[in-house]
Amino acid sequence: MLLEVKHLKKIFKTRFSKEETMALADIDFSVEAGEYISIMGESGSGKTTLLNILSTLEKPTSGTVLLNSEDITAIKDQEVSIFRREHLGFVFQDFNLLDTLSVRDNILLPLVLSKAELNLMKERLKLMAEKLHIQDLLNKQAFELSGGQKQRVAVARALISEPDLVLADEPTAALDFKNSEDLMNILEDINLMGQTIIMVTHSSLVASHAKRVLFIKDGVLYHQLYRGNRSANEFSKEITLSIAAFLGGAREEGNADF
Ligand SMILES: Nc1ncnc2c1ncn2[C@@H]1O[C@H](COP(=O)(O)OP(=O)(O)OP(=O)(O)O)[C@@H](O)[C@H]1O
Repeated sequence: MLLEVKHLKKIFKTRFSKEETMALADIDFSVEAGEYISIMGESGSGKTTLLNILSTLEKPTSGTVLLNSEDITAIKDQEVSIFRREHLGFVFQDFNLLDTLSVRDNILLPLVLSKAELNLMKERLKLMAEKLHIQDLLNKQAFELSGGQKQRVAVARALISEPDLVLADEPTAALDFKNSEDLMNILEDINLMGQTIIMVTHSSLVASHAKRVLFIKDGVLYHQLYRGNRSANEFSKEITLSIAAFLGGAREEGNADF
């Protein structure tokens, strides 16, 4: 098993008051290598907190997260950024590119920080540029790109270190419909090539490109759906129905998003 999340709990305490927020109550799930998982849930249900713990950005109050059998919640603070660089890839909703660097340097950044060999960098860059159809953009500055182009560059940067797991937080939130669809097709292709992906999204259309959808509410996983052999379009209908049923049947038609 690539990832095992066991009895994860996160309580936020405010420093100056006694108020506590239970962001995650008891989360359990496992992910096999090669899976593509969407996490859906209403605002405030705990999605970002879960993703932050998987990202080693946040420590849980209790529970464990095993990545390849290593408990990543126990990694020492001074080792956590190296761990992240070597094992995880990140895609954010606002791309997080460095505007003053070229596309090439943005993509290579994780390898530069790991002091990788020049030949390896060249080889991987070529591969990523081909995979994401951005060969013609490599010499541009990041600020010169459109949103869709920026996100493809961000995906190349996330993949260049060949991470065990890619974590994506609302990767289509800043994109229009066409660019969202393009990005979803790219992520689906990348998953088919073997990359494990966990993505948080509000949109059933976006979620439908994954192989499995986990639904979170009040800090627990209450439901999951498998795509099986269905097209993304067919799967999105079932996701929509699940959300509508859960919301009390208030939204019967259309793209019921959280
Ligand atoms: N740093 C923090 N300090 C205190 N409470 C927090 C903190 N971060 C999150 N919370 C609380 O934990 C709960 C879960 O928040 P979280 O951001 O994980 O939800 P979410 O599902 O990602 O929401 P959204 O879809 O709006 O981003 C919320 O009640 C939130 O207010």
